[in-house]
Amino acid sequence: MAKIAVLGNGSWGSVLGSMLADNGNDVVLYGNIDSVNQEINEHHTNAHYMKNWKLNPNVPATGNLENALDGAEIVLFVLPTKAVRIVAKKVRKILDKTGATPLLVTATKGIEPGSKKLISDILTEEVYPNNSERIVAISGPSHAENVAQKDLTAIACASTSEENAKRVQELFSNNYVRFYTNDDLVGVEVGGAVKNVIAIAAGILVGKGYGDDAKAALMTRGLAEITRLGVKYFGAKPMTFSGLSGIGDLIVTATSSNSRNWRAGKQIGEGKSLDYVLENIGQVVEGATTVKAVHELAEEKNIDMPISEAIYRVLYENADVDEEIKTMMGRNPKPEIQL
Ligand SMILES: NC(=O)C1=CN([C@@H]2O[C@H](COP(=O)(O)OP(=O)(O)OC[C@H]3O[C@@H](n4cnc5c(N)ncnc54)[C@H](OP(=O)(O)O)[C@@H]3O)[C@@H](O)[C@H]2O)C=CC1
Ligand SMILES: O=C(CO)COP(=O)(O)O
Repeated sequence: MAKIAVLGNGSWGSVLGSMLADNGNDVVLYGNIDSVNQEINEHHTNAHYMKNWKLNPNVPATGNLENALDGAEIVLFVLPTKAVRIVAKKVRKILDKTGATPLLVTATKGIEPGSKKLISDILTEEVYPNNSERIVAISGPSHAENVAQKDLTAIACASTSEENAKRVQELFSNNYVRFYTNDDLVGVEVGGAVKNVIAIAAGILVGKGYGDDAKAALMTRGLAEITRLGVKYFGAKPMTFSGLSGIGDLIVTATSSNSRNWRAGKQIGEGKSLDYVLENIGQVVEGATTVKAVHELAEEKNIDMPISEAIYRVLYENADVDEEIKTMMGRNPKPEIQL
């Protein structure tokens, strides 16, 4: 058992925090919206993010980061990518005062545009320079809505330190969520981040009325380009993409209406604007941000990522979906397996 600070009280932070308390840990949730913290403390609900669900009543919520970190052995980041660096800087300042060295776990799935950094790189840079062993990433096919209902779920926990991955595996596993350790930290993170872009594409196809063949083709070719980016730029192991954070997470996110990325794509396929869709969903749609980083990387490093590039053009350059599909299907013929 451990004292765990969960940073981010949206859907996944609330559900993970509640699950960790169910597991017998001493959990506190940190969030930046006072009304959400108050609702959690008074009613054990978080209605905007998780409808018809109650948290474990032993999970308090606070807007005070210093209080949340007090005595924490594990700090779990479940923030949107755009907030991770901001909050990590604050965490570092607090740890400088207390001298504590908690394990940092990230459940955030994204790549930061501009820096093109993975979340573990941001945490290493901001909190533990030169010591990425203190970072563990958890990633796999897991929707907050399913875990809240205690549906059966499997997730990878990855670290360059086997000992730290095992510590997280031991604390986080229970009889409905099974964690598997993995030593390919960057591979696990790339899979979790870039599948969100492919999930937007999968939603667009449904919004446009395409069927199962199109979905299967997209997911398979999507995985090929995720693997290419992971292996060529981040130095990931190819096998990782056959695992929970690769094909596993791609399957759930590209086929489930629980996925915000898939739902965003579907609405775009139906002709809605990106601004309307993001406003309407009211929760983080990570693929819409990560695609910017993927576009920068594909261009700068000359990595062939036709689906992600098409999604970038549709979201940010007003490209027409039908034209993009036509162009993609008309590209030069090529072999299936190509790094
Ligand atoms: N939901 C899920 O099923 C899963 C989500 N994830 C990943 O977890 C991460 C979080 O997702 P999720 O919980 O779903 O997101 P939500 O949109 O449900 O919640 C995110 C929360 O973080 C808050 N936030 C934003 N900026 C800050 C900040 N600077 N400090 C503190 N809190 C902040 C948001 O507030 P505000 O609304 O004001 O911005 C919101 O309350 C994402 O990377 C996602 O990909 C991974 C697996 C499953
Ligand atoms: O990562 C997820 C499931 O594993 C959550 O996906 P969405 O962010 O698309 O809802």
